[in-house]
Amino acid sequence: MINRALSSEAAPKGNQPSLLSAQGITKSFGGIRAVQGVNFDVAVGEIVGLVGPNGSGKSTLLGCLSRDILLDAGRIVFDGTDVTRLRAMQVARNGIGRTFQNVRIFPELSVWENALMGRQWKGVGLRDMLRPADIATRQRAADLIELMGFPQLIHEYAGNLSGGQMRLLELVMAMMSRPRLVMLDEATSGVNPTLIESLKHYVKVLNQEERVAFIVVEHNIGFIFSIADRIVVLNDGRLLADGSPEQIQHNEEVIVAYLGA
Ligand SMILES: Nc1ncnc2c1ncn2[C@@H]1O[C@H](COP(=O)(O)OP(=O)(O)OP(=O)(O)O)[C@@H](O)[C@H]1O
Repeated sequence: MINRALSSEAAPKGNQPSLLSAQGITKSFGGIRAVQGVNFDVAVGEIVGLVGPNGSGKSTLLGCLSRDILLDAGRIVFDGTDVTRLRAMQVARNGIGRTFQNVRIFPELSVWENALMGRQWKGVGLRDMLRPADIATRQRAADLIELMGFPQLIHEYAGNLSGGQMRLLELVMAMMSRPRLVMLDEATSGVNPTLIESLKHYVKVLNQEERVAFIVVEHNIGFIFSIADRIVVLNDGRLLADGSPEQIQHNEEVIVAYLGA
C-alpha cells in the first residue's frame, strides 16, 4: 500500500550517491545539432527539472538517456551499470521508466488493463502479458490507481479519460516496474490546474515513499520550481546552467535565454 500523505520530514537529498551519470551526450539529426556534449547527473531520490526554450534539445536528451534515441557520442552509467549500448527495453528493465510528450496509452483498453500493460517494462513477453497477472502485480496496479485518485474509473476505457487523467495513467504504467528513475516529458501539457496539483503531489509521494528519482521536462516553470531539487537548463543543445531553483532563478544567462524579463 502506498501512503498518499506526504511526510513533513522529507529525506535529505544532499550527498546522495549518483544514480544516473551521462557524459558528453551528443545527437544530431542531419545537419541539426540537437544535443551537443551535455553532461547530466541525477542522484538517488533526486528530482531534476530539465528546462529550456523550444528546440533546445530537452526531449532529445531524454530520448538519449532512455535509449529511445541512438546517441552519436557519449556515455551513460545508470546505477553502476554502463547502459550506453543497451536497448530501451533493457534500460527499462534496469530501472528507468518514462512518460512521453504525446501520451502513450492503449485507448481501447481499460484503465486496469493499461496498468497491467506497464509490466512490459519489466520485460514480460507478449505471451505472459496475455496470462492473468500474479497477485503482487494486481496489488501494485490497484495501489497505483488508488494513489492517482481514480479507482472509480478502473473499468473505464482509457480513451474516455481526460487529458490529465491519461497522463496520470501513463505514470501508473511507468511505475508498475518499480523504477528507480522516472522521466516525465511535458507531463503538465493539456492538464487542468487541479490535476497539475495532483500530479505534483503524486510525484512527491512516490519520491518520498519509494525514493524514485525524477527527471521532469517542462515548460510549466511554476511546476518545476515547486517540485525540483535541482534544475538543468539547455539552450541550443548545450548545457546553459545547472543549479538549485534559487540559483537558476537568479542566473543572468538563464534569465536572458529562457526565463525572460
Ligand atoms: N526526429 C527528428 N528529426 C529531425 N530533427 C529533430 C528530430 N527531433 C528533434 N529534432 C530537432 O532537434 C532540435 C531539438 O529538438 P527537441 O525536441 O529535443 O527540443 P525540445 O527542447 O524538447 O523542444 P520542445 O520544447 O519544443 O519540445 C530541434 O531543432 C528539433 O527540430
